[in-house]
Amino acid sequence: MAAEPASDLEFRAAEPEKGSPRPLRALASGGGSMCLEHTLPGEAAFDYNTISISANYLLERTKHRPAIGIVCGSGLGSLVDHLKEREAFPYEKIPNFPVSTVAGHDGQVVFGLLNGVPVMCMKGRFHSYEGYPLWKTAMPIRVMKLVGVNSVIVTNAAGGINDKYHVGDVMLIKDHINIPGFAGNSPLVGKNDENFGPRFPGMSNAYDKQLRQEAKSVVKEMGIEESVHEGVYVMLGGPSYETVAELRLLRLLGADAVGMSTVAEVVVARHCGMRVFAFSLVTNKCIMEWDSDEEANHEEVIAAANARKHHLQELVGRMAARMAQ
Ligand SMILES: O=P(O)(O)O[C@H]1O[C@H](CO)[C@@H](O)[C@H]1O
Ligand SMILES: Nc1nc2[nH]cnc2c(=O)[nH]1
Repeated sequence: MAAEPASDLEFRAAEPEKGSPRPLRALASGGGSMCLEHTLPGEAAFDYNTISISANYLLERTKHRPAIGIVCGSGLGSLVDHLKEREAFPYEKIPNFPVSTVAGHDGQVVFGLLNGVPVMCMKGRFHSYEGYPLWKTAMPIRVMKLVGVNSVIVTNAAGGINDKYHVGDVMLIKDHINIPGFAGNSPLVGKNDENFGPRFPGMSNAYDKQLRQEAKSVVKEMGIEESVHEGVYVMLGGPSYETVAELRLLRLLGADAVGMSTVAEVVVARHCGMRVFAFSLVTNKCIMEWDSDEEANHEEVIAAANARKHHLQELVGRMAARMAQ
C-alpha cells in the first residue's frame, strides 16, 4: 500500500529534459486550502483570456469600479483596513490567482472607498522567492488592468542603504535597478501579449513625475518632510538578506533602498500603460560594516511597518484622492 503523504503537499520530480538537473515541483494533493505551485522558469504566462476570468470573477461580485490599485508591502496590509463599503476576496477563491505564503501578506483582494475614492487593493503580494515565476508575481497587476484600474500605488518594506535613511523613513521611488532583469529574468519574458502592451516597453519614466510632485506636496501638508526622501530602489531575488559586500556593491551602483519585490509589478504596470506611484518604508538600516554583529530579520521589518502604519495610511489616502482628480 502506498504511504500517505506527510502533509498537504506532495513533492514529486517532474520529467527532466535530457541532461538537465531534475527540478522539483510541489503539487497540491487536493483538499488543502493552500496550493503552492513551484512553477518552472519556462512556464508560459497566463494569456488575456485566462486573466479575464480572474477579472470577471471580481467584477461580477463587487459593486466597485476602481481606477486606482494599491499593492500593500510587508506588514502594510493595514493600509486598506479603513476602506468604506469594503468587499474582500481571499486569493484562494479567485480563479487562477496565486496564494500568499509570507508573514505580513494576508492574501485578499479588497475593494472599497478610500477617502471616497474606489480602490482595488492587494492585501498581500507575491515574490519570486516563494517559488513563483516573475510573471505570476505581477499577474494581479494585469487583473487590475482588466478590472479598469489605470493608476497604481505600489508599496514595500525595504532596507535602507543610503546612510541618511532611518528606520521609519519613507522613500518615494524615483527609479529602480532591476537586478533579476540583468540576468534575463523579467515578468515580460516569453511571447508578448499585444493586448497588454508592446514587446519592448520603455522604462525611463516608470515612476510618474507628476505623481511624485503630488506626493511631495502631500508630505508637506502632513508635515513629515524630515522623514521622507526620494531615491532608487533595487530589487534582488531574496529570500536571504544581503551580505555586507553585496550592500556595498549596491550602494556603489546608486541604490538607496533594497527589497525583493515591486520591480516586476512596476514593469508589468508600465507595459500595460498604467501610471505608477511607489514608495518604500525603510524598515531596517542595512548593515554596511563587517564588524557589526547585527542581522536583518523579518520580525523587525513587520514591527517597523506596524509602527508607521498611521502615517502611511494617511499618505496613501491623500494620494488616492489626488490621483482620482
Ligand atoms: O517587498 P515587500 O513585499 O514589502 O517585503 C519585503 O520584506 C520581506 C523581507 O523582510 C521581503 O519580501 C521584502 O521584499
Ligand atoms: N532584500 C531586502 N529586503 C528587505 N525588505 C525589508 N528589508 C530588507 C532588506 O534589508 N533587504
